[in-house]
Amino acid sequence: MNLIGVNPALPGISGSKKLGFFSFNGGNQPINLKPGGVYQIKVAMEEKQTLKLDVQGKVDRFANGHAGKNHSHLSTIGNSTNVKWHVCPVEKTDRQKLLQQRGCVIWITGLSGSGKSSVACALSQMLYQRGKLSYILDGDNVRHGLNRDLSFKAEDRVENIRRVGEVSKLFADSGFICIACLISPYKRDRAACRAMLPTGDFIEVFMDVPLSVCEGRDPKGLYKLARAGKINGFTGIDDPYESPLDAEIVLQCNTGDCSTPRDMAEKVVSYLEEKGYLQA
Ligand SMILES: Nc1ncnc2c1ncn2[C@@H]1O[C@H](COP(=O)(O)OS(=O)(=O)O)[C@@H](OP(=O)(O)O)[C@H]1O
Ligand SMILES: Nc1ncnc2c1ncn2[C@@H]1O[C@H](COP(=O)(O)OP(=O)(O)O)[C@@H](O)[C@H]1O
Repeated sequence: MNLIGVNPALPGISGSKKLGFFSFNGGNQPINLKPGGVYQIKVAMEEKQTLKLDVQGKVDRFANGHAGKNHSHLSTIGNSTNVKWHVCPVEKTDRQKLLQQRGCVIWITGLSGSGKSSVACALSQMLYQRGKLSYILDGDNVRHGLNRDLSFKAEDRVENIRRVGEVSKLFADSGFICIACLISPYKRDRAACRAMLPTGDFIEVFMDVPLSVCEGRDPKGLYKLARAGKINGFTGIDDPYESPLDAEIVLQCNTGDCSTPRDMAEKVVSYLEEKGYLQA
């Protein structure tokens, strides 16, 4: 049975309400849902979902649109036991339609001083001017709050990237264009963040700027301190940076004479446009 335009109170039935009548199409004939029934319903914003009622007429599960998530059973996820995914009928596609864009993650990686924050900022400005919502997760800034407990030793960098990857995933799911700019020096961690997102939605941008150029800029004086042995484990000096080989976008600057952050951001905007991220 196809119910078109099920009443807006639909979210209210998920969880507890017993079998009842659901008016649809703005007050047309009510439909009697039967215990044990499985119904194709159209919820807000034309999203189709499957509504299954248990034998008592309680909502057993909603399906569709949440591939890989188990809606009906308790699960163990990491150290969290007995957790259950809670589904809300307003989904990513609905938010994307509101925003007229597609949620994704622009992951900008590169050495300290390579221009990550500058490109992130220029990109965010350009998107804003086009009426597109983005949000920047800058490594430096996130370490002022969420990740203030983390240092720069290898295992903390891994956790830093994992957390930012997870937060980026939430932003993308919200429909935002999330711009994450972190050194993210290890390939494996970047690959893990990529794997958190649907294919295509993780767009890696490599700031391909040699150490000599970054060190020449040294806006915070950190390379100088690292060379003087006053900072240990500084990326590029005595800590590794693993360049990506498969980044979607490479922004190169081999000499001190680079194109501007704005020109670089323009390339990212073109990519987003070409791949359809700037429309719903
Ligand atoms: N040891 C060491 N190595 C590298 N960077 C250091 C270090 N100590 C402090 N900083 C400052 O921290 C900024 C990098 O933070 P991230 O969170 O992006 O780093 S990482 O992704 O966890 O490697 C980085 O900022 P950016 O210059 O914007 O990259 C540095 O200013
Ligand atoms: N394309 C560029 N050309 C020249 N200088 C740049 C460029 N991008 C950034 N810079 C300068 O390099 C320094 C580091 O830039 P920043 O964006 O903070 O890099 P990161 O976030 O990778 O550390 C800053 O002083 C910035 O003004």
